[in-house]
Amino acid sequence: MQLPHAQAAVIQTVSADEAQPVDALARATDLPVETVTGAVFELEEQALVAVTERVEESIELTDEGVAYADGDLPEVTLYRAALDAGADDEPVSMGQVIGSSGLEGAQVDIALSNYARKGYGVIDSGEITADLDADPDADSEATALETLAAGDGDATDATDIDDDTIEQLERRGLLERSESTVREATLTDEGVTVLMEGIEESQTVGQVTPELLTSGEWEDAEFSAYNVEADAERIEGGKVHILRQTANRVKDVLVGMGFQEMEGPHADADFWINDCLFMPQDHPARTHWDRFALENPTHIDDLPEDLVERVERAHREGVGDDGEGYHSPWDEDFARALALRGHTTSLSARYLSGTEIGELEPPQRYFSVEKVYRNDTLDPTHLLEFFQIEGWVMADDLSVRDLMGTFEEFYAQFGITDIEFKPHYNPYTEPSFELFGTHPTTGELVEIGNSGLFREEMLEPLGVECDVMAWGLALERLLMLMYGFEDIRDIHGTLCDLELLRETEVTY
Ligand SMILES: N[C@@H](Cc1ccccc1)C(=O)O
Repeated sequence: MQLPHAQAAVIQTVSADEAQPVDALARATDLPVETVTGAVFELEEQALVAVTERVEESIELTDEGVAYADGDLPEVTLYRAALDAGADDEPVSMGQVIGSSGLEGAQVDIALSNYARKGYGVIDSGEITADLDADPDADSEATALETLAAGDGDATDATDIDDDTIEQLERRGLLERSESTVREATLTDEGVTVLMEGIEESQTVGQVTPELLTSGEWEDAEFSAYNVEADAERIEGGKVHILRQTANRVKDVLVGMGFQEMEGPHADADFWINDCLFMPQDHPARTHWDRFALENPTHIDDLPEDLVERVERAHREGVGDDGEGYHSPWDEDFARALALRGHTTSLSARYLSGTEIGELEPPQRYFSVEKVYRNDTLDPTHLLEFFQIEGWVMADDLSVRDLMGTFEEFYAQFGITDIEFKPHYNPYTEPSFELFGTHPTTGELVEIGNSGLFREEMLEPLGVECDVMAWGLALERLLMLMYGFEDIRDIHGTLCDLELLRETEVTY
């Protein structure tokens, strides 16, 4: 019988008595696994081999896991140092024990967060105790690491280890579990017969090569059929980050709703970030605690003089016959100070003032999807920088219904149809609303934005005579609702979850 090269090699290697996995056949025939998989399937189709499949779980230690298997877990190192320092007798200063333990950097945090959990002792008010009854030699995580390090990465290595320990080690990033499909082939009776009758290699070609093309041999060559089910090497190619993908999608949606895009500086004068928004200069959000000030240069040079005057007057005296100002100091130098913008409402102020693209006549719709910077404390829902979806609509008569309707239309494009509104306060909008959405897995309400109708005190100095409704929505929070992750750091920064980023399905 004539068979192409790979099939001929496989049929001559495969055994009738013992099922052999594809990768063993690949080694024995010196062919790539993908090629052997393809050949095995083709032989199966001709009933010359039988193929069975099973899912195999494998457990592999990470580099950190290997390091602890060779040495000690950080909490064990800490426990030994605490014993040496006499912490079994009375509490000893943490600084002293950490110093003598030799633990450094992230290891210290790891040791501390596992120490009490595993009953090695107590850490309280900067002091540490060691429990004499604790036994590092019986530490189930340490023993599991040793067992796994000694094995060959097969899940059967883990049969004696309890599930909780495996899960804990996985959570600590010390091991990785994965599943793969193992295919095994056996020669059938028919295969044996064919083999006995003799195999000849036919000249089918699996892949077009430059040589085949230049020599013209491709014209007469017989090509083997594609097998789309063959196992292939997994390629983790680069792709657009889901945050960027969603930002682009948001832009498309807003353009589709008739909006135009605003552009402007990331570092801007407080004048545009705050003063134009009728934010009093003594507002708590304007202290150095909340803003990232620029050191060089510290101040902006040019501001439109007449606008500065009108904004100052609104702050001091208010707007309209019965308007009230803040009766607090207003200083132009303070307004000229440069900082990273804490919101992109600075862009809205620039555009509404007429200084960017000239005076605007209603109706107008503008947006931006840009970074903003805040000196917040990092936690699962807060980052120091995030993307804000800024937007505003200028028209002669606007109401809260228009605002809510716009959000409902916008979020519906992302499959979010249950947004809720809560009355809120901003110095520059009246009325104001916060927006909430429901997290798809935890069911918790997540704040997703802030909005309102700009006040007279903001619009009059800017020279706007009609209504303007506006908002700032958090792009990262929209992503949380769309993809269901719970910690914003899963998609950003050094702790990000690469698996999530690789595997998140793109829905558009
Ligand atoms: N600047 C607000 C968002 C907002 C913009 C415009 C109007 C109302 C609210 C924020 O950052 O939270």
